[in-house]
Amino acid sequence: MKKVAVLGSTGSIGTQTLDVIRQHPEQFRVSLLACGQNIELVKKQIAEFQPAVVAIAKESDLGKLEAHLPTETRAIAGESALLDALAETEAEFVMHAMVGSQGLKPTMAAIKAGKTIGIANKETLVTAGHLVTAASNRYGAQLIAVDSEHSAILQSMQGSNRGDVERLIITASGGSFRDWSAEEIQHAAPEDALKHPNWSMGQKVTIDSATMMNKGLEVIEAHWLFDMPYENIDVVIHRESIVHSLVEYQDKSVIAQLGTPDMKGPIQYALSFPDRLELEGPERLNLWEVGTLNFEKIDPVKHRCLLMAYQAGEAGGSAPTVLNAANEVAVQRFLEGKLSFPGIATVIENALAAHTVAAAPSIEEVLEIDEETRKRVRNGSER
Ligand SMILES: NC(=O)C1=CN([C@@H]2O[C@H](COP(=O)(O)OP(=O)(O)OC[C@H]3O[C@@H](n4cnc5c(N)ncnc54)[C@H](OP(=O)(O)O)[C@@H]3O)[C@@H](O)[C@H]2O)C=CC1
Ligand SMILES: CC(=O)[C@@H](O)[C@H](O)COP(=O)(O)O
Ligand SMILES: [Mn+2]
Repeated sequence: MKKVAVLGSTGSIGTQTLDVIRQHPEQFRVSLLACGQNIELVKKQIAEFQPAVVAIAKESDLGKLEAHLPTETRAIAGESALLDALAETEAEFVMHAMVGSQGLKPTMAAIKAGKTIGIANKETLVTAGHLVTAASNRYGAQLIAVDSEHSAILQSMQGSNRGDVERLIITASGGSFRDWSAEEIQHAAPEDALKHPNWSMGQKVTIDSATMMNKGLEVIEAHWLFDMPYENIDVVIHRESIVHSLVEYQDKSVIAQLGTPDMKGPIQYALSFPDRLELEGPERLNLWEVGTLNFEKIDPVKHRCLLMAYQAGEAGGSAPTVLNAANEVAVQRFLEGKLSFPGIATVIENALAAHTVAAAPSIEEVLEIDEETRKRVRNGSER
């Protein structure tokens, strides 16, 4: 029986993680649930999974939970209580499905406690990949990819020597605006951007898909997870989201992982890694129904967020921290109707241009640069 902590239990990945756990009561038990502000949903999750600890973001919400706690469940609130709970929890596996670089401290706490971490929270690896990988080596904590592309890469590497890998090829759907003209995109509204062609996901990652920053974050995520130089990581547009990514070996053989677009597959693979279990939910892949799989080149003008991410990744140090923080605030401003869709890329470009890169920032420096960037971008004049 694997004991599991689910961070971000009320979100898209969090709820699907619980869907998977529900299918395998003999294999997994929930020890800790952590969420932000969706108290109504977490109440139902507590009743069903009876975790030892439930962690919520705000102390003022604790009162809403009290009457609904089973005797074996302790409720806590705030970031430092969550970090303490991660240090103490009996859970050996942490599914990290919080959104944004606010996930960094919980990642570090789970690493220091020697947990195995299913890392959906890609912003952690973008903002401080050098610190996260160094700490996971030091404390013997394993990071297992959950992001569909990185899960595909991990699956395509099984049974092969890492040293034989030549190139990673990450697929991108192209996002909500892949068939829109530059003129149409100028006036794109949040509700348009939130209509992803293939995946049902949280708001932030859906907007990132539309700007292609999601793919940029994923290139940096792949660099850290698989210790691969940026020049050996390619991105290809693949409209169907059936081929989830590919690995090329030195003998030019290419191994890919395919499936219908459903995150329950990668979530379960991370939970049961390296074993496989039966899974209900995703449609079986029928290639004769799919018919054709398309692959296209990246467009450097339309996909400028992706190019900025490559540049920030290559620059290293604090550049990806700035890229990520500027992106998070720009996406929020766009969702609030305070920034145009093309304005997201402009905001990030300006934030990177204004920043002098620190070569190997400490965790304190990363957090400070993240905060400074957020302040600058929140008060920015870009529209
Ligand atoms: N959704 C997907 O299919 C995929 C997502 N990812 C990545 O996974 C991560 C999660 O994405 P997704 O599930 O879509 O996001 P959602 O927005 O759906 O969920 C985010 C979760 O984080 C929780 N949260 C927010 N603030 C806090 C806090 N202070 N403390 C604890 N929990 C908090 C939210 O709680 P609440 O709602 O209660 O406020 C919610 O449970 C992201 O990094 C994303 O890029 C990667 C691949 C696919
Ligand atoms: C499901 C998942 O992993 C998302 O990160 C997905 O990659 C989004 O799709 P695109 O970024 O390819 O549009
Ligand atoms: Mn992905």
